[in-house]
Amino acid sequence: MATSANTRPAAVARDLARLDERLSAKPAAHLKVNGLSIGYSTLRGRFHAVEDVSFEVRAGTNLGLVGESGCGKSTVVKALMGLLPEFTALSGEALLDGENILGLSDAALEPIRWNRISLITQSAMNSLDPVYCIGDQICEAILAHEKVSKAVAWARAEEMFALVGLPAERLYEFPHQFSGGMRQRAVIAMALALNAGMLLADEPTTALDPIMQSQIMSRIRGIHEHMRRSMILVTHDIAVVAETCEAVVVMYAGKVAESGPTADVLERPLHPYTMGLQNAFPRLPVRGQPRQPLISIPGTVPNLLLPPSGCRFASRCPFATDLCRTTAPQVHKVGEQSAACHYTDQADEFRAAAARPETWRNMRVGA
Ligand SMILES: Nc1ncnc2c1ncn2[C@@H]1O[C@H](COP(=O)(O)OP(=O)(O)OP(=O)(O)O)[C@@H](O)[C@H]1O
Repeated sequence: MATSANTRPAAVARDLARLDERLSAKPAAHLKVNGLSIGYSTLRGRFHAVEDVSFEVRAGTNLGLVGESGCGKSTVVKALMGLLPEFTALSGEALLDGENILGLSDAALEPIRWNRISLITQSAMNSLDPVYCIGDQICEAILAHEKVSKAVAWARAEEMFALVGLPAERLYEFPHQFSGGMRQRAVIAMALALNAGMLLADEPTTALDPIMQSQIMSRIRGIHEHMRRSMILVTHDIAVVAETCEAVVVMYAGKVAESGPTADVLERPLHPYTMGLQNAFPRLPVRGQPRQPLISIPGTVPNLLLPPSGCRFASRCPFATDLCRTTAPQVHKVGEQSAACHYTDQADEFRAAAARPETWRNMRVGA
């Protein structure tokens, strides 16, 4: 039967307290990604799913990675965890507390995964093994990194279950016995078990219904505030980033379109893609102001096997010129914000125009 704080043998309680103390003394991690490029090999040739991506996650802060499906967000996360398929071309560096973790072998990553950097995946079912009970899976991760008894690891797993709102008895169950929301909470418990300094949350709520989504997100936020870890949160949802992240990186077709402090990027976007993304998300109505219509960005992300020679967003951008169609933009810095657009100096006018549905409706995609 499950033990509880009251029924735990004294030796287990003592060793658990020592483990907890050791783990909570771990500092939050700092991550600096420089010039990350990732090329998948496919039957139709190699293509760059991620190109020259750079960003920094300051210790104890959250960074949101946003963009449409297929923009390369999960590929970045997989590269950081060393989970890319064989024969994937990789360049650049990812400095975790100053140490480059990009392209390390599984053996070299063993002391790092779960312990210094851990992952909450999109689909909990993929990260849980169907043939082991969930408690054993969490214990295995703990025992791989900490010299403690199985009883202490199990007690730590119970603590993590309590943190995500699951009863300790359910540690004995198998993944198929859990609902989708419970499985996702179990994966969060596992990702937190070693108090890794860097947490990667790859669309942690995508597979859940809207009520469960908001419950899980507020739980992640609560736990995160309590533990003060660093986090990269991958999501399509700008509203979640606004509530959760100090900084944001907007990706489009494998490249960084815009980045900077979340408040600045969302209040004064510099890149037309960010302006379009904002329009596509429902905002809470403000009393006395007209309800904002939802406007989708026409067209689709370009085929990266044959990327356009100019700006990758040009074919969907209502403000694109010949320069955009022929020449890839440099990154321009405005205060703490950066955007890869030729016309950051016209961002004020673009923002006003981008808020009008007809701007997007009347454009000819690919023109
Ligand atoms: N193993 C793979 N082999 C070949 N191409 C891949 C592989 N994994 C992803 N891709 C492709 O790489 C591109 C980026 O995919 P990725 O999953 O990183 O995007 P994403 O922004 O995370 O999308 P989503 O939000 O849907 O998860 C896509 O075109 C995708 O089809």
